[in-house]
Amino acid sequence: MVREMKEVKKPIVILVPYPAQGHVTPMQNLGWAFAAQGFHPLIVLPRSIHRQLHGESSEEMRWVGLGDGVGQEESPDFFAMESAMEKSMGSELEGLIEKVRGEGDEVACVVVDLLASSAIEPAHRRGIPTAGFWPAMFATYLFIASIPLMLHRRLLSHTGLPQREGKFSLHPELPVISTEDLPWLVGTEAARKARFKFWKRTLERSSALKWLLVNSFPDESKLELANRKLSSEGCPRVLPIGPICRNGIRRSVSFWEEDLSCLKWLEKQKTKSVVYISFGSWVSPIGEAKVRNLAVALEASGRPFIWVLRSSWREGLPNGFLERVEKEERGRVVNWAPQKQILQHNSVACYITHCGWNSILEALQFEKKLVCYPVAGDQFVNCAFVVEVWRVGLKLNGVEAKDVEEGIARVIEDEEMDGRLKTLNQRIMAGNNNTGAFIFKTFLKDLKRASSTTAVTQDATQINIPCYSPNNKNVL
Ligand SMILES: O=c1ccn([C@@H]2O[C@H](COP(=O)(O)OP(=O)(O)O[C@H]3O[C@H](CO)[C@@H](O)[C@H](O)[C@H]3O)[C@@H](O)[C@H]2O)c(=O)[nH]1
Repeated sequence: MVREMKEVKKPIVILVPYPAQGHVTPMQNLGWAFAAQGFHPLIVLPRSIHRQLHGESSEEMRWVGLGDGVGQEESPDFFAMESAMEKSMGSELEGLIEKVRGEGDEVACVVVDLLASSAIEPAHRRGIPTAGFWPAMFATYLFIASIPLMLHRRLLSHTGLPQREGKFSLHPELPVISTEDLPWLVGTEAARKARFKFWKRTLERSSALKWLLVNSFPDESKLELANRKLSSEGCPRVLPIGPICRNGIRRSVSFWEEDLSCLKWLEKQKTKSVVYISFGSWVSPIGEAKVRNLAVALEASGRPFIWVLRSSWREGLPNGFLERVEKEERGRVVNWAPQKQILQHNSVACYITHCGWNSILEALQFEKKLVCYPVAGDQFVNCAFVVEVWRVGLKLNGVEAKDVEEGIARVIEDEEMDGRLKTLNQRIMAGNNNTGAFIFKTFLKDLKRASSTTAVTQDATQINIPCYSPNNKNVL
């Protein structure tokens, strides 16, 4: 008699990124890391965002749109999207989990970007092991996680506004930043207060998590000691599994179509001659005057360039700029670029960046020096690491044409910076030093155990962090 073999299906991991490119890209990379370990990643996005994506679901990685109540014509800002997700995520995610189970599949884990924290509770309600994901730098998480401490020390008002002006550091291993550079201080006073409230709620919710996977390298700095001192019961274990961009170049799903024509142009340029400029996907336009200055500086520098400049940012360009650039073959101005391929190219000399964390990791991966112009959120802390801790770039103090021109020249000519960049690249990206991948595998072992027991293994590479609780009065 032939016994019928039961089909063994791969366990499914549901990944919930915040719906912005700088969050979707690292979540996608995390999805590939799960796929390599025998899981089926399924990435969910609000439907209004899902329908805009360029790229496709594949057998290996599926993308699903969940109802969000946002109309075809609307383009919600941060707060509108947050509110849409708060309203719909719970029931939509639970519905998806039930559907997957109804098809006979097992959901092994839900991974929730902390900026999409409304997904934590529904996943727990369905009894699924749930991990948090921090797509950015660990140090920036520490600034968020230290909110209770900053409140306790009266560094902040209860609405999150700094009570003193000036520079400060949370710990000797963290760079000094200005109180104005705290990650929630973006936009108007009302927006700052609303973001602060958002982060407090995020911290409250994340204290229910067992793990927090962080897209940072384990030895980003010696912060571990600081964290041990700050640890408290009931907080997620921080697992620095990054950088997860290092698994080669895969065509990633993106919010805009890449303009590949600039790669052909790049081929014709001299080694280490091109300046690449991009301000990522999520910052508001920097203003017409600054765009104009950047354009003047680029023309005056005489260097070839690729500039990612969406049409909504082009208002400030000097008369005839785009035509001159094209006619003289001086460079390319594109809506959206194949950034990793550009940074990988040996014609590129340096990268003028807003200091989004993914962009920094990609620059470190391909050894490109940085000219930093942070604009909002975590970018000031990221910039401080680039400039003061790793010393692989410099910060522009302004975007007057002279500042930019000098900044580019100084970075390109600084050979010591090249040496430091090489060493840093070896330390965090080299294949034989893949601590992040090792920690990820440790997490998977814990995940297996979590199905049968609630205990989480203690491990030398785990980092304890402070978590939000009104009673947590640990001080630095
Ligand atoms: O023309 C472009 C421009 C960007 N990218 C990619 O888009 C991503 C951009 O990510 P990031 O550099 O992190 O910038 P944002 O999209 O602005 O990211 C948001 O999310 C990050 C992670 O939380 C934060 O560090 C940033 O401050 C925040 O603005 C990177 O992978 C780039 O390779 C392209 O592929 N083509």
